[in-house]
Amino acid sequence: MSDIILRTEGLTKHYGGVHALVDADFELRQGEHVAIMGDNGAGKSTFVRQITGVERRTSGKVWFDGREVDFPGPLHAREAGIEAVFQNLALADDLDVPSNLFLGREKILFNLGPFSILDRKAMRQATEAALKRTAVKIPNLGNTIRHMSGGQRQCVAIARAATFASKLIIMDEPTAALGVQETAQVENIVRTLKDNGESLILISHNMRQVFDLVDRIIVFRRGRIVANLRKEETDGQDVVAYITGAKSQNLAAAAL
Ligand SMILES: Nc1ncnc2c1ncn2[C@@H]1O[C@H](COP(=O)(O)OP(=O)(O)OP(=O)(O)O)[C@@H](O)[C@H]1O
Repeated sequence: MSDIILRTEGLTKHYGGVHALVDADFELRQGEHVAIMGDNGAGKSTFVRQITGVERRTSGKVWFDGREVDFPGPLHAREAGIEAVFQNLALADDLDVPSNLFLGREKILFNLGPFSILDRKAMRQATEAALKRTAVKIPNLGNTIRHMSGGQRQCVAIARAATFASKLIIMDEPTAALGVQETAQVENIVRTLKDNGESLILISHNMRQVFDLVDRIIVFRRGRIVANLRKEETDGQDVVAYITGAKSQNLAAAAL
């Protein structure tokens, strides 16, 4: 059986005349952590949007968990086991942590006609278990998201992704807006995900973070994958050379 969880072949996205993503061949192994790097506008987020069903691709093929997929929307990708943590977090400000973790997937105690009574105790217990598993520390689960710091919000979003994504987590610059301590907390969660065998794609501009956390680095430039580098075979200077275009690989596929 193949241990490739995600594969793209010739993945391409045009916005009118803008060729945002061109012919991306990519593979991710089960349990592997891969970083996607590249300058602003290089096509990183576009790539992720085609995989997560946020947009429909122009051409190319995607396989996920052993079958060819073309998700019509983000919900379909989530149902298949892909969870994405984007910068603009989809959290509900006025709800507490368990309610956010189970947003759209609430545990129901019983239904009264059009009304449902939520099983708050079960949701709280499941939340505590999820946070423990992902090493997320949140002092008061009853606090509404509105009263939390940026770092705590990010942790809730990641814990939610890790709770429900059985197969692949994608993070798009998860620490871009965070302070030093909060960044360290998010990075610890990512390490725990690795220990738990979760597959991860991390978009990041932070070289230190990337070298700390991932196994492999993919570099995008002007919509194309220009490098596929195993961490131990490269360094920051080398990666920057690919990002700026000073260097390029002759890639048949950004494979393993
Ligand atoms: N909806 C859209 N309509 C038109 N052009 C778009 C659209 N979304 C992205 N683009 C263009 O596609 C290219 C790739 O953008 P993308 O957001 O994927 O880059 P990125 O590598 O994620 O950059 P950043 O690091 O700044 O987030 C850019 O030239 C961008 O302007």
